[in-house]
Formats: sequence, structure tokens, C-alpha cells
Amino acid sequence: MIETNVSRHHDTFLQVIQSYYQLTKPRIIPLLLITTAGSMWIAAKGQVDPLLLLVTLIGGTLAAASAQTINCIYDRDIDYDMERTRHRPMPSGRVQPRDALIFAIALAVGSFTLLAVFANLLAALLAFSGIVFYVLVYTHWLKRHSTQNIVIGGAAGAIPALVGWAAVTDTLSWAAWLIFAIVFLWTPPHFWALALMIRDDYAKVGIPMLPVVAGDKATVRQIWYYTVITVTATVLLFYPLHASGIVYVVIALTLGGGFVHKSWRLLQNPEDKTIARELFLYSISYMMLLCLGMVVDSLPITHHLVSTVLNQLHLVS
Ligand code: HEM
Ligand SMILES: CC(C)=CCC/C(C)=C/CC/C(C)=C/COP(=O)(O)OP(=O)(O)O
Repeated sequence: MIETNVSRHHDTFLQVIQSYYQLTKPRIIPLLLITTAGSMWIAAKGQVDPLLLLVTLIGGTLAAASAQTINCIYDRDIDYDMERTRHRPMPSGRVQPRDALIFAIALAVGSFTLLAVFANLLAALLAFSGIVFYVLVYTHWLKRHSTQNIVIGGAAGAIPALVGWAAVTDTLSWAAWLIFAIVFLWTPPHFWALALMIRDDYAKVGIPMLPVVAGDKATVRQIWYYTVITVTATVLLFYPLHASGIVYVVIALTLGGGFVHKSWRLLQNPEDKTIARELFLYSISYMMLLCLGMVVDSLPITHHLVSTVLNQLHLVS
């Protein structure tokens, strides 16, 4: 690990708060929470206890923030070398590793306690395992050593879906594992589309991201496979699992059509950074709206509307 050499000056209280906030990579957390919420609504068949929702989302936020903070401590050497990440609080010397570690531990303890006391032990343990997996398996073990780093490491990002299900039911069913699988399979297209754009940054610091090692063509082929499998997996929630209904599957197929289309265009133009960027941005909206579709589909009012419409159709025919 290299030492950073930024001159020390006294930050204002607000600047300190801002630095700790940035350590948690806050822009990613809302989508992790949306997957948690989608899972909770299906598990609760559309009627989620608002207090449990709040506790679970806060507990999930604290866990993800802890995981990201430890990742920032561990990766501060490569973050300093990459343009995109150079201005993060650790490489720029605004937060010391020891202070960041204390912060991360406090977040993890806060998450575990909150979930264990107000949700259940399973949810607390799952969130904690998310931190351990992201730090040990992804950040330490795979990120610098394997082209499959984000495939296997991506499992950490899919754990919030399990946390949500567990918080509601205190168990994990097939549907919970399927939502986990959807996020897991979605991660490679999400990340590799971005990695195609910033390949040179990763190459510079020797991170073996797939586009660096295998090239653009091999990467877009992998992106294509994972996109098709992801969209196929989303349908399984409707059939055969019957965890979601017709509204969900229509939304899933519509969004999936767009995802497949963009991925196909990239497959035809592996070097085109604009298409890679479009796919990356689409992947985020896709996951957001898919989970929103899970929520809307599960609501009692939706069931009511669907059965009214089906009855009408029945009467007419
Ligand atoms: C190992 C798996 C993953 C890797 C390596 C990864 C990597 C990245 C990277 C490098 C960025 C750009 C961030 C930046 O510019 O600082 C990004 C953006 C983003 N990621 Fe992922 N990601 C992964 C999984 C996930 C998961 C599971 C989610 C949520 C379900 C997610 C949600 C997002 C969002 C919402 C953004 C956009 C943030 C923004 O607006 O800047 N990512 N991801
Ligand atoms: C339940 C629980 C605690 C889950 C936590 C899972 C989690 C934090 C997932 C986020 C995955 C992610 C955005 C990785 C960024 O990769 P990177 O850190 O390699 O990106 P960088 O190149 O921007 O540093």
C-alpha cells in the first residue's frame, strides 16, 4: 500500500461528514435497497409492515456502507492510481485508514444489531455475510487475481435480496433464491459494459477485468449470454414459481426486450463505447424498474384490478 502525500489541513465539520459519506460509495446503495424492497413486497404478498421495511432498509444501508468503506481502505493504493477513483477520501488522504476502519466496524455493528433486534437473526446474519463476502471473496481474493472477479464477487451485491426476504419470512424460499439469482446474473452485463469503457484505467493498475485480459469481443459475448440468461430467469418468478403475476411478467419481458436489444447491438459493435455506455445506464434503470414491477404486481389493488379485467374479458367472450 502506498502512502498518500496530501498536505494536512483542518477540514470543517461538514467536510469531514462529507468524506465519511463518500467512503460508503452512496450512489450504489439505493439500487441495493430497491432489490431488498422488491423481495420484501413479494415475500409479504403486497402488505409490508412499514416499520419492518424501514428497519430492513436502514440495516441494509449500514451493511452496504460498511462493506464499501472496508473496500475503500483495502483498495486505496489502486484507487490512487486510477483517475476515476483518485479523489476518493482515502487516496486523497482526507480520512486515515484507522478512522475509516472504526467507522466501518461501527456501521457493521449497527446493521447487525438493528436487524437482529427489529427484524430477525437470519436477516442480520445474511447482511453480515454480505460484508464478509464482498470484503474477503471479492475485494481481497478475486478482484486483483481473476477475470471472474465480478461474477463470483457479484454474489455479494445479490445478498440484499435475500436479506429482504428473510426479514419478512424468517426463511429463504425458492423465490428468494431466484431474485438473488436475477441480481447475480445481471451483475456481469452491468459491470462489464462499464469495464469496456474504463478498461485502460483497470489495465494501468493491473486489475484483470475481463476486457483487459480477454478483449472487447470476448467480453461482449459474455455480456450477451448473461443478458439472455438474466431475462429468462426473470420469467421464472411468474412461471413455474407463481411468486409474481401477469403484471410483473409483462413488465419483465418489456424491460428484458430492451436489455436484450442493447446487448445485441453491443455484440454487433464490440468496440463501440457509446453502446457500452447505453447498456450500462440501461442496466441500472432495468433493475430499478424490474423491482418496482415486483412491488406493483404484489399489491392487493393490482390483484383486484387484474381479476376485474379478467372477469370482464370472460363475460365478453
Ligand atoms: C461485483 C459487482 C459490481 C461491481 C464490480 C460494480 C461496479 C460498479 C462501478 C465501478 C460503478 C461506477 C461507480 C463509479 O463511477 O464510482 C458502478 C455503478 C453503479 N452500480 Fe455497480 N457494480 C457491481 C454490482 C452492483 C450491484 C449489485 C448494484 C445494485 C443492485 C449496483 C448498482 C450500481 C449503480 C446504481 C451504479 C451507478 C452509480 C452512479 O450513479 O454513479 N452495482 N458499479
Ligand atoms: C448485504 C451487503 C452488505 C451487500 C454489500 C454488497 C455490495 C457493497 C455490493 C456493491 C458492489 C459494487 C458496487 C462493487 C464496486 O466494485 P469496486 O469496489 O471494485 O469498484 P471501484 O472500481 O469503483 O472501486
